[in-house]
Amino acid sequence: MLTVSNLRFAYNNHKKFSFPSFSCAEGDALLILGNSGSGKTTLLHILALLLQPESGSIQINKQEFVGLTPRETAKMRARHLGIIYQKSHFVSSLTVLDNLILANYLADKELSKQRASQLAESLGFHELLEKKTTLLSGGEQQRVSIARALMNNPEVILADEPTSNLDDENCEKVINLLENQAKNIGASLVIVTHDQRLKDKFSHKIILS
Ligand SMILES: Nc1ncnc2c1ncn2[C@@H]1O[C@H](COP(=O)(O)OP(=O)(O)OP(=O)(O)O)[C@@H](O)[C@H]1O
Repeated sequence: MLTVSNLRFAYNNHKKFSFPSFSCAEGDALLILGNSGSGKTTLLHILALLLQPESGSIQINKQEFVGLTPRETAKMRARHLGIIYQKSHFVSSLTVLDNLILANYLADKELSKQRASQLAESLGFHELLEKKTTLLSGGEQQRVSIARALMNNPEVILADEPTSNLDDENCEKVINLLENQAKNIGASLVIVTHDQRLKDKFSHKIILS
């Protein structure tokens, strides 16, 4: 269970945010909507422990994630969060398989080729495992990003605008993939977006203003 309360953040004296409190249960999905500039990416970066809030709390299964040291923060991020960025970031000198296994390494977990292979199978890119990531199409990169986010069976999956560059058919596919995979591992799925197509697909949502 992800529980977020009273988060406040400021880039400077003129740009301050006070975010609504919310929670998201295991296997549940939450949509965070809002106009451009409303602070969606800022909130996602706070949840991803990339920005430190001035105050407030982020708890996963009652464990507090705000106020840790940088070292603890990096470890917690790698172990408990799966992050799907809007633009994929891979180590270009490594194969798809090694990029997936790297997620295990960064979380100090046992390296599991088997988990990588199983995810590649269920996300439909098994034939790409030995390829370099630079050779992948945008859609393929996105599926590999989803797989990488799932490698450590995280409690929380954070996705930043996962459908903004996709046509309707692929939008539907990616959302179904994300929802099914999150349910399979019992993760809370948080999607930040301004994609109005997703509005009616999710009952649990918050709107930033
Ligand atoms: N590093 C920064 N320093 C100062 N202001 C910033 C910084 N990053 C973002 N902002 C401002 O904070 C506000 C929220 O930005 P953010 O990127 O979180 O919005 P968003 O809702 O994700 O927008 P979009 O949908 O356009 O991506 C914007 O007004 C932006 O200009």
